[in-house]
Amino acid sequence: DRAVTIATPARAAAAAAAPSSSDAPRTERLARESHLRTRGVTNGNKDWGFLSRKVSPRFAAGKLSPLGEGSKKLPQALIVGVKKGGTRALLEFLRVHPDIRALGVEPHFFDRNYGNGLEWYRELMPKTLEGQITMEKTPSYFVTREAPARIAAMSRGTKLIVVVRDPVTRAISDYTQTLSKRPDIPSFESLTFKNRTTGLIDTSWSAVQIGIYAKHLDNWLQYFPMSSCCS
Ligand SMILES: Nc1ncnc2c1ncn2[C@@H]1O[C@H](COP(=O)(O)OS(=O)(=O)O)[C@@H](OP(=O)(O)O)[C@H]1O
Repeated sequence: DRAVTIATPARAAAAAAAPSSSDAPRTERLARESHLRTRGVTNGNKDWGFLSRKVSPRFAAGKLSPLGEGSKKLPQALIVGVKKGGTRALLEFLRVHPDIRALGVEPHFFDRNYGNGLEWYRELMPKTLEGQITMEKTPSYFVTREAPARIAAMSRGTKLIVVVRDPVTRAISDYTQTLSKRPDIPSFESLTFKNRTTGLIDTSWSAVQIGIYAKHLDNWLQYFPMSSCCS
């Protein structure tokens, strides 16, 4: 019952963009109508039904419990990457679903804050009612060597979602973000190429490194094997 889902931003956007003629508030309308068509896993893994089923009767009947009820739980599903892959958009689309509660910020628990312990991590989470799913997204997990083992130690049943994007446009997006904070960095071209004439790429540059998806996935597959994955 473990799984990695690989999504694309365009597919996730399509899932949440169902048009409506209803007068209901936008969030409720989206939740009712979109059914979040994000593709779940194959292999008959029924646990992923939350990504494709219709909204719960509790919500449809307008009986969603007020915020503040329930208890804080460790996440059962994580968007682990990739940086600049459209992870924020996917999380926002998913959290429209009434059975999903998500942390708004990136907690960076499995990379930077692991020393704080699981209880610290749990305390960050929103409260959930029975049947609701707790999620968070931190794209840097995907390239953090220790992250798969740490997540598996929390629960081998954790659902993992990876949003991938063309590695070249991903690198440009990554570079653009850095450039906006540090306008004095070298040009994209000079960072990308070791030798512009031969076209030799500098694969040690982080913006390129992150895009070598297969290399990072190998590490995840040590702990969350392909037999439980989907694409
Ligand atoms: N639906 C959809 N389809 C395609 N692309 C999308 C979508 N939603 C967001 N985006 C683009 O994703 C980029 C931001 O990705 P992230 O949210 O993962 O960024 S971050 O890692 O959290 O900083 C950012 O890319 P750039 O605009 O190229 O920088 C967003 O425009």
